[in-house]
Amino acid sequence: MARKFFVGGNWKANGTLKSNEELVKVLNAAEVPGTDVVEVVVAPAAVHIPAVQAALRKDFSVAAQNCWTGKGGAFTGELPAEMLKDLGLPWVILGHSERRHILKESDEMIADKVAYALSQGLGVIYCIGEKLEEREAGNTMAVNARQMKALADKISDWSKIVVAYEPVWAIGTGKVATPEQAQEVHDEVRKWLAANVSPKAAAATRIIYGGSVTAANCGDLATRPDIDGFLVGGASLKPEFVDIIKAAAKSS
Ligand SMILES: O=C(CO)COP(=O)(O)O
Repeated sequence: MARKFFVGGNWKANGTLKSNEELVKVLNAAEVPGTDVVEVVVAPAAVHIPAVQAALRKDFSVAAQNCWTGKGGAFTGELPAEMLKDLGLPWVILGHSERRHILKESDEMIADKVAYALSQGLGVIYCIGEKLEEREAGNTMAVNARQMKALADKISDWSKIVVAYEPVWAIGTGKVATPEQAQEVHDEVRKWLAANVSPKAAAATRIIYGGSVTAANCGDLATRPDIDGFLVGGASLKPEFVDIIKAAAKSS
């Protein structure tokens, strides 16, 4: 089954109104493959979402970087999915390693967030990934499977999920997974989906790679059969993000 290439730019807690305006100008002027070939999503900081939404070309979409576990109310500082829906956002990133490890979000809390976001009609970029010590201890797939299971325990419809495999040791470190390392985990995650959700979900779910993706290393990664796109941090703040979008043309 053909899976449309997906390229996300996670801007994290970066940017100003001015720098975002400059970046959006670059994106708007870029010649990239059409929406039949690649889906492009950028995730600015929450306060910048409306400005980016207004300025960004309409064939790219905007995502949030987080949302709350349930309905809004007395939850100071939180961002309920209804508000994202109200802005017309199609996507939210959940389970990012910075939220798992710095903000100490548990597997269960993240799964609750995903389930609620789906109930509000949002699509979810669900991030998983092992830490260096977990990889070195031979627990790579055990950790990724545990994070997949936490979600599978709470949702049944995977049609609006994109799984982002982001090994923690590769995020912001300049240490990208080799195409072989990434392909191996993507293949195992797909097999996990086939065995634990359904062969249909396994064939249709996009599994994208994140962690020190650049214009220089994305081409080879994109040729691997189970790598369906990228979630890009640092390089998504630079004009080279355009070259990463163009890697869609190399996807097999
Ligand atoms: O965390 C990431 C995307 O969500 C990856 O970040 P870097 O591309 O900066 O390593």
